Amino acid sequence: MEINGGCCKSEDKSQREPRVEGEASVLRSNVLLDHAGEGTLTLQSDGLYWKPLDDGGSTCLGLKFVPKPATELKFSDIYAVELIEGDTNLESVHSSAGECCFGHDSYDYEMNHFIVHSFQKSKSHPCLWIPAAYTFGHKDLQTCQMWVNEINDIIDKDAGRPKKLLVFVHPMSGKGNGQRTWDTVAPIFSHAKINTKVIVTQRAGHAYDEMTSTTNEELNSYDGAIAVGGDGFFNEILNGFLSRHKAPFPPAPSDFFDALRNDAGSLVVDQNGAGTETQHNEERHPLLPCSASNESGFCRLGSNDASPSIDQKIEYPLPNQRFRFGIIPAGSTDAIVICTTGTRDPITSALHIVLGKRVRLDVAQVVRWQTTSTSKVEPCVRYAASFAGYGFYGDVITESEKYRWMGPKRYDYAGTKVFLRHRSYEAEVAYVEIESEQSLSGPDISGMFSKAWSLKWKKPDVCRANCKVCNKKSICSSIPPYMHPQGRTWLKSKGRFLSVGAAIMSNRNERAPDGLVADAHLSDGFLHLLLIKDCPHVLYLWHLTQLARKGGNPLNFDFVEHYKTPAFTFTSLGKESVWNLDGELFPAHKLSAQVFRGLSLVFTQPKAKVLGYAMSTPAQYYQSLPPVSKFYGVACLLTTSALYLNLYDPNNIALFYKDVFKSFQVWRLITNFFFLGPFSPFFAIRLIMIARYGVLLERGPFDKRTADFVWMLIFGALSLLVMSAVPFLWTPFMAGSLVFMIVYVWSREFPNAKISIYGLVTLKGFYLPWALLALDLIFGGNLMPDIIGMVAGHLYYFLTVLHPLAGGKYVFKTPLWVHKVVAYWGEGIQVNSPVQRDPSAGTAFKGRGYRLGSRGQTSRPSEQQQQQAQAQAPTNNAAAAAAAARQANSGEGVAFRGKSYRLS
Ligand SMILES: Nc1ncnc2c1ncn2[C@@H]1O[C@H](COP(=O)(O)OP(=O)(O)OP(=O)(O)O)[C@@H](O)[C@H]1O
Repeated sequence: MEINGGCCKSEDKSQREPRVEGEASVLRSNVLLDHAGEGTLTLQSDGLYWKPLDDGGSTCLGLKFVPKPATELKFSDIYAVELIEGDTNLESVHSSAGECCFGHDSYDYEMNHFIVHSFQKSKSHPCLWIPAAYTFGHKDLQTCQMWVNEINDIIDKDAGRPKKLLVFVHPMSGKGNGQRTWDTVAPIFSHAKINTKVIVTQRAGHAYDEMTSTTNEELNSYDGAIAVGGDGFFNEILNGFLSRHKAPFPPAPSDFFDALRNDAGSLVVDQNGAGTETQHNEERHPLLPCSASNESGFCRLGSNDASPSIDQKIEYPLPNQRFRFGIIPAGSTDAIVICTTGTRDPITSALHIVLGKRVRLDVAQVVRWQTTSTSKVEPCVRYAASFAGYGFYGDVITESEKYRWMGPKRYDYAGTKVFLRHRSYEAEVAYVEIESEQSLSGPDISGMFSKAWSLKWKKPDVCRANCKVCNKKSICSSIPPYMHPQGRTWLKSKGRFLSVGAAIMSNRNERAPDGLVADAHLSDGFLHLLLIKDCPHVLYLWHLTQLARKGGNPLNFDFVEHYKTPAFTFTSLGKESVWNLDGELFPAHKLSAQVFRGLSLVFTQPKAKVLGYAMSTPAQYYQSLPPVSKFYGVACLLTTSALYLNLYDPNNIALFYKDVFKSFQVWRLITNFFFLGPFSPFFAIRLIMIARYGVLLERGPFDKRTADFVWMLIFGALSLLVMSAVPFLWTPFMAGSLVFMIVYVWSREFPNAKISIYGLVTLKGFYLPWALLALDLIFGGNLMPDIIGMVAGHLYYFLTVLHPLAGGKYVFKTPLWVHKVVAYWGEGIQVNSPVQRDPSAGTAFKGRGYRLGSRGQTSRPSEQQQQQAQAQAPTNNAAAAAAAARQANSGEGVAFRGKSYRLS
């Protein structure tokens, strides 16, 4: 079908190809894509495909714009599409690239637009999803309307996407950001046309009460509940929902041990007494098949009325099986969000939710049988989604509650206090031993700690998207978890414990980058039981520092026992601590727990496999390097190699102003920037800095902005030359200063990146130049080159980012001649896209970040949010505003991030 209209220079063709049976018909139009130019947009069964019209590339003012290959937008990644009639106030719809290549004449008539809302994965952090809006222009309104209808029809048919959600907002969560976080992400929900009922909690327990008092009928009308808050808040909502879950309890510890006394065929093996005997005890009764066990009385253990006979097929239905949970992180730890999405970003979580991504999570049912040693039996059930811990973990939460005003820092303070107290607790723990799993770690080490953990250490099998372990079909969905089919027997451990913990997932968080148990899966049906026996203070500190380190091995100490189990029981035998369930306090003297595999369905997709940049061979690594850093690094290496071969005298390339001005040896102004000194540790460190921080900058904020990166280096070199004219600041070679400038700019662009200094201390990226400065001081290096490098870096960052963000003019544009040189050079790609929401995101088929809550929404963001975003980004810069809003809500306290450019 020909659709009339035409928007660009080329002949416009909008047509629909005949429908193939079972497939969506193919629709094709020539449209103008914002920031990219004219191309053909094709709608196919799985997504939109866009191909630039001019495959040979175009030339403008001598700049060659490299054509992008056809790129695609999958429907599963599109969450909204909207129609914009007329050319009204569209921010930069006609990008500089578009203007440059097509000229204003191309669209001297009113354009209509449709905006496709999707996301891009950040290049440097693929788990971070960035909203991207792709604005397509076409002269004909009907054509735009047709595209909108077609896309809407397809995404509406996706049954996995929520239509109606119950949203709980904890306004005081974390740093008190709950409401602000919701205001930031609410526009994503309105764009996706999701009907939300928002309840802002007034007190602790409010969300639980709301969930329990909501009728099943009303609950069925929702597709899920969203918690805008921390792990504790999510736990409250989950418990409200699961209060309807009628499942048999695991055995109570007393039932269990009473039965043991009555039954000589010991079901329980005392690890402390008969550790080796455990391996060969033929008397031990398997938990399943369990006719013998039934006779022994074991399967009756813990049989509250609901407890089933093993022969019966049992289901524990939830009122609404498809009801899902989502978390928009606004808490202090947000471990569940980090474990599921791989990042702690409210916008990423909101995108997961609106796109209906989903995964099942294990949930632990924790039953308290006695609150204190004297209290009566009172089965009280709670559920935990991430962690249940006693001793150190409970004491830290108890202590931290006193300092809630401190915000997330309270955990560090309380943790230090509790650590210094070093309390241990007498207790008895029994757990189901799993046939195929030997004790995962434990007392196999002679001496106080592992003598060769590197030998024993194997790469953890981390849970990721489409995890094979979690996707394995459950073989025990119809029996209580404590009767796990692979369960052989119950083992017992008794003694003084600093802590007893059960990790349901890895619990990765900012304090423990690999989590408590790196290879705990989201939905494998197991708890990771961690028993930390009493040990000297210093070893416990060692264990904790291993927890806090990426790649650490906190489990490989002989006082740490780690077991994978579907159930355990716990009895306190003396002075008591308190349990911590997902950060919520739960006092219990006697307790048992079992894990229900995949009991809750959450809106998320576990983190994708992150591909590092490590290449398999040096040649591949070299080829993968971005052009400018590669050139600079290689040039420095060659200069030093030539010196090593005595090919020149370094005095001939040093910066001596007298020779420059009197003898016109102008090359010295350039060559001094390529000499990092003779081969030495200093040289190696500076070269590594180029390979690391230069490359990260070029691949991240300067991705597809090769000319801007070159200009940054030229600017740095010029300002260093000016500074070194002052005799006090002069050094003969300023390559070291230039490298320091690169490090400084990196530290400003990645202020929250975690940096490990020689594996000893972990720092935020922001402090890296200062730490390197301190190291140079300690090693007796000359500090002046470092300091002037930092000054040059700050000057650049101030002029290009801070000043424009503060409302100042962006005068520091990369000159055209630099663009020309880069284009002539033919290396890299220069896109004249003035604004990037996240510069590290891809460019081909580039969408733009946008101000959340802008035109076309059904609900607008709060005034406060707008003012905030505007206050932080007063330029007409939507990307910077979105970045500012993200910053404001990430709880990471960074004033400025990303780049700001004036449009036009
Ligand atoms: N309006 C409210 N005022 C006070 N407390 C509340 C309110 N709403 C919820 N709560 C309670 O606050 C507790 C902690 O909430 P949340 O988990 O969101 O914050 P956090 O402890 O800072 O984060 P995290 O659990 O990630 O460390 C929850 O148990 C919840 O019951």
